[in-house]
Amino acid sequence: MSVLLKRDGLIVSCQARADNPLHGPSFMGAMALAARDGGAVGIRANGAQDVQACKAAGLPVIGISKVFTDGVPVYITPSREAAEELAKAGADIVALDCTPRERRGDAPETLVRYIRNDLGLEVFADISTFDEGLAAEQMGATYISTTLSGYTSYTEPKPEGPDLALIEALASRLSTPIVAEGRFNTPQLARSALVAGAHAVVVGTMITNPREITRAFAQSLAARP
Ligand SMILES: CC(=O)N[C@H](C=O)[C@@H](O)[C@H](O)[C@H](O)COP(=O)(O)O
Repeated sequence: MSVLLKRDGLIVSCQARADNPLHGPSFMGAMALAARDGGAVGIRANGAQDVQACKAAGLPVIGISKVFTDGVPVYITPSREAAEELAKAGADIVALDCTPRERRGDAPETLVRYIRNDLGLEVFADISTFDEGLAAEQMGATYISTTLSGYTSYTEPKPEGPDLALIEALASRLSTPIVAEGRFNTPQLARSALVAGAHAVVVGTMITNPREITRAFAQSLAARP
């Protein structure tokens, strides 16, 4: 089956929250251009404005819509309305939380069907465990991504490194392309995701968040005995 995200490709997540000095579509659009020039094959972006800005790079864009609600754990594209806005902004692929956790919005199977059949877009399922990946395949997701490993109550505490064991388990037993995402903080780790069977790798913080990259350097210097 042919899919938009190229095999062995790097996808760069261009996201900056409201408290980040780089927040906003002009900065995220520029990040997408830089990622394209560096060799990325896709972009992940949050919210309609950033999705629209990132489209200028001419790469497939995975759109997400983070909707935070007090006391509700699910925040990545929780409803049909959120998915529809991303489609209108030009997203080629819509990512959503595919965990069975409590949500305000639509059930993941409803959303997967809606994105594929009504919006006519590819579906990127963010999951945290093997069973969630299996369920996402049965729902008809186009890609299954390890985005939420370490970020659900039952996979916490978040380990230092990425979840290569989950990628290997999913890739060896499912037929849906598996995307590696979450804490791929070096080129070597990204490559090890492909060796574990990933179709492609998403990198965010270590490419597009200078504040966190600076923090890592500053903390390392401050730790000198
Ligand atoms: C858990 C969650 O909400 N992850 C988010 C999903 O869109 C982003 O904040 C991450 O930056 C992205 O997954 C890439 O991961 P990393 O920044 O570790 O390369």
